Amino acid sequence: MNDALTTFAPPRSPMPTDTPAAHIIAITSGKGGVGKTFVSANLAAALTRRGHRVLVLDADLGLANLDVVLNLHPKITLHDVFTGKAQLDDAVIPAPGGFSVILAGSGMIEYSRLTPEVRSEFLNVIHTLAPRYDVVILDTGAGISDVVLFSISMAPEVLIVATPEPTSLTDAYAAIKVLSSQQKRQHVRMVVNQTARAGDGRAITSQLQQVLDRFVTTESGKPVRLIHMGDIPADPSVRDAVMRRQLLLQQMPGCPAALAIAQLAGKVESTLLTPAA
Ligand SMILES: Nc1ncnc2c1ncn2[C@@H]1O[C@H](COP(=O)(O)OP(=O)(O)OP(=O)(O)O)[C@@H](O)[C@H]1O
Repeated sequence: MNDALTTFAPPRSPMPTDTPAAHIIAITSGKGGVGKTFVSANLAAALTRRGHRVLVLDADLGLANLDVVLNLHPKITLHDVFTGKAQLDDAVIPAPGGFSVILAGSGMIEYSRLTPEVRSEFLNVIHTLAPRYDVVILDTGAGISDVVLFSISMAPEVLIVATPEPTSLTDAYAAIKVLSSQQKRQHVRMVVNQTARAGDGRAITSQLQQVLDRFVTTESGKPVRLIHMGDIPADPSVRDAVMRRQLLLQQMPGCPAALAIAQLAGKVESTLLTPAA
């Protein structure tokens, strides 16, 4: 097994492996409800359109809702795999955007704490599936609980979703601080969702960077680096798509938020999926 997957600290990026590993990206947030699942599902669809093999795993183990957003009714979830009731391959199902998903259960108190069993089952799932895809997106829960931090730790790259609201930014700061101190992250990628004006997200990322520069240093003594990956405007079409349980990229491909997601996919492709010359 890949050593990087056996420890709590994240592997260095790119992930060291003896097989052609997927680029594993954890999509997370400090505060809940900021758009992680919306970004995960639509980014997966946009990367699929660009020709990548994509898997999205609902890593919000106790409060999953990727199935709701994608209008899927899974017979088998990660819970069934973890408890030995189903085979891993049977839990991987096609999603509307042409990518694959593994869904998790909802309302499961047992996943509010990280047990050694969950930890080892989770690692096993990622280690088995990662080599089969170009990209694996982990749609994590919000916050800094053990389970959330553990699911993030399996990904060489972390994409934090935040909105411009002060509460969201305060919680994003807290999450980045923990990722820097506990997982020794040197950089974290950021998407600002629900922006009001063009350029707001970049300005917000740079303000947050200034606060991090003052108060958070990495093990190497350098400040943790925030990499701005894009802005997604507040757009009423997002809510419409969620209410209809459809992917925004399929329902309204020309709306501002869908165009921003397509741009984000281009940036993910050029920065994370294209080997350096
Ligand atoms: N760009 C946007 N414009 C308008 N509304 C948005 C946008 N992004 C997200 N939303 C709204 O925010 C809601 C919450 O999004 P989502 O479920 O993806 O958040 P989440 O971070 O995954 O939540 P949780 O922390 O509960 O898992 C969506 O249902 C949608 O109505």
